Amino acid sequence: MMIDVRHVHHQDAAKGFDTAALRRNYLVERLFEPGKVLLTYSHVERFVIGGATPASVPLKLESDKATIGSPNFLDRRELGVFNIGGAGTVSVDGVAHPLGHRDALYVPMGTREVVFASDDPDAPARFYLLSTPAHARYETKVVRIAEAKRMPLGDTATANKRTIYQMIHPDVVTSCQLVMGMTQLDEGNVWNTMPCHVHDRRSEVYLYFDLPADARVIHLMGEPDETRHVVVADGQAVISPPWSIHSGCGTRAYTFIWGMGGDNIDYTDMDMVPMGELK
Ligand SMILES: O=C[C@H](O)[C@@H](O)CC(=O)C(=O)O
Ligand SMILES: [Zn+2]
Repeated sequence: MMIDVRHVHHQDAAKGFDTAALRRNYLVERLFEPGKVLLTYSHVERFVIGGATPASVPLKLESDKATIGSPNFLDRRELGVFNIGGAGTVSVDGVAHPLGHRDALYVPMGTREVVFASDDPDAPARFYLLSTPAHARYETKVVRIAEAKRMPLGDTATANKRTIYQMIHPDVVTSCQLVMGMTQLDEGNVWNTMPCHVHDRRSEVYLYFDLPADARVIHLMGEPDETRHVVVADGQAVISPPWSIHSGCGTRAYTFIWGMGGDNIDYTDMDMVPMGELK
């Protein structure tokens, strides 16, 4: 299996990146292709960012000698799985977990086999994967979107009315360092995470979806006083290094999955950026 590898840059180096270099280093363009598991290994937080789109044949999560090194992918890692497509099943060491649209699954360290399947190849499941290194084995747990911890946020006056669903979160699931959830914008609202923030102690990945083919999200990254933008289409992810803001404005409403790893699992531990400091 081929894994696309991304390296780490100092913010002063990233400052000089043109559009192509920003995209090559921070945008994960290919995640969901029928019949494939596509993985990107980032040296930021040692995230593995992936998509599994099983068609008629189930797909197995394979390890990789050069990056993961262990015989099984999850020997020293934990994994979050979010289904953003049709109904499907994730089998964890032979135990099948059916996941509907927007349901999530936490898969612990020490799992030997993960297999992805779609109920209907004509309406395939699209499993978004985010994995971080782990030190302990906790319980496998399904988190249905209906069971998520909901946080309404924002306002139509500022075009950022949205609902945050905390799913792989200390109040819902025990994990080592992975914290994940979903944010859905209300119709007519376009801004996420503005006012924006940084958290040097954690890195983050955003996966944007629920966007029609002709819609885009203008994702903002960079240090608060040195911002850059990356234009993102449906089913693409952006890596946010520890020094970067992560915010976005869509050409219409959308949904995204945020996922973090790092030094703490405190969702509320953010350093808010005063508007006057943004450049
Ligand atoms: O550190 C937390 C993350 O950046 C996101 O959860 C923010 C977010 O979903 C939002 O404001 O819409
Ligand atoms: Zn954040």
